Amino acid sequence: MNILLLGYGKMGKIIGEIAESRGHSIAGKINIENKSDLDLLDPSQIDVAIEFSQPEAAFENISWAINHGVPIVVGTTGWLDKKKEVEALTLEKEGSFFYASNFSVGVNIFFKVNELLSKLMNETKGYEVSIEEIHHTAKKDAPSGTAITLAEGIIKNLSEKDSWNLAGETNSQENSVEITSKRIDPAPGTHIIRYKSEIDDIEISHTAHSRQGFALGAVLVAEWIPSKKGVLSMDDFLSF
Ligand SMILES: NC(=O)C1=CN([C@@H]2O[C@H](COP(=O)(O)OP(=O)(O)OC[C@H]3O[C@@H](n4cnc5c(N)ncnc54)[C@H](OP(=O)(O)O)[C@@H]3O)[C@@H](O)[C@H]2O)C=CC1
Ligand SMILES: O=C(O)C1=N[C@H](C(=O)O)C[C@H](O)C1
Repeated sequence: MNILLLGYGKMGKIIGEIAESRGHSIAGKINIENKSDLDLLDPSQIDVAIEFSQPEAAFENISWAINHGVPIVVGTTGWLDKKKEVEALTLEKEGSFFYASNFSVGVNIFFKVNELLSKLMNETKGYEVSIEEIHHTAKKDAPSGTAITLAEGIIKNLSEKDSWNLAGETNSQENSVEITSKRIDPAPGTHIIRYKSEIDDIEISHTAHSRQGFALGAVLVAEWIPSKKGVLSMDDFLSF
């Protein structure tokens, strides 16, 4: 396949290496300084675009791909206020758009464990839930996209919670899941869910040891998406 990399930073580089090792070609490596190179590309020669850039850049890159009929796999976090607009454009143009806050298989298993645990905790009184996420200091957004997905999984199942808030912000309320974001190098990504009570604590966590799992997941989805249409997610891709 011919793969366009929108964003060629820490993730883009690993994705490019994995894609080439799996026999794919890289149609372009787009960063902020060579953004205008997009105009030189022939979209009909691109099988799929993989977008790992920055929160402020994602919407424009995704729109470019959908408007040019290029299926797009998006890992960038921190731009979700525009997701509804992207979904509407995808449907209007009959395009293919895939977003995941986390492409690693381990985290996607962790998402399912989180949902199961929150269902059990909904039947139990006396515990207060919270989320902690730890990432490297170059991360631009907080909380992490993964922490937001985890919070959504809890809100879906725990009847006493209907929102989330970042620790230290003023909108903290009893019905809100508090997320603490820590920035410590070189953490590739750690997420911890805690249920605390006077009697005991229950804790589940996922720790990424490198960016390899995120990057491989994005390439596997890119290999899968060209034959698919619409707004797609890990639930469509994974069989669990
Ligand atoms: N979903 C998942 O599984 C994962 C998601 N992520 C997310 O992916 C994103 C990227 O992470 P990471 O690679 O670590 O970040 P980096 O900062 O290392 O890389 C981002 C790159 O995007 C480039 N960029 C900036 N503006 C544009 C633009 N308009 N078009 C194209 N590229 C642009 C930057 O270029 P320049 O340096 O020139 O400014 C930089 O090279 C983040 O949002 C992160 O949260 C990360 C890991 C896993
Ligand atoms: O910025 C990162 O590095 C990561 N971002 C994603 C997120 O915001 O959840 C996924 C992963 O944790 C690494």
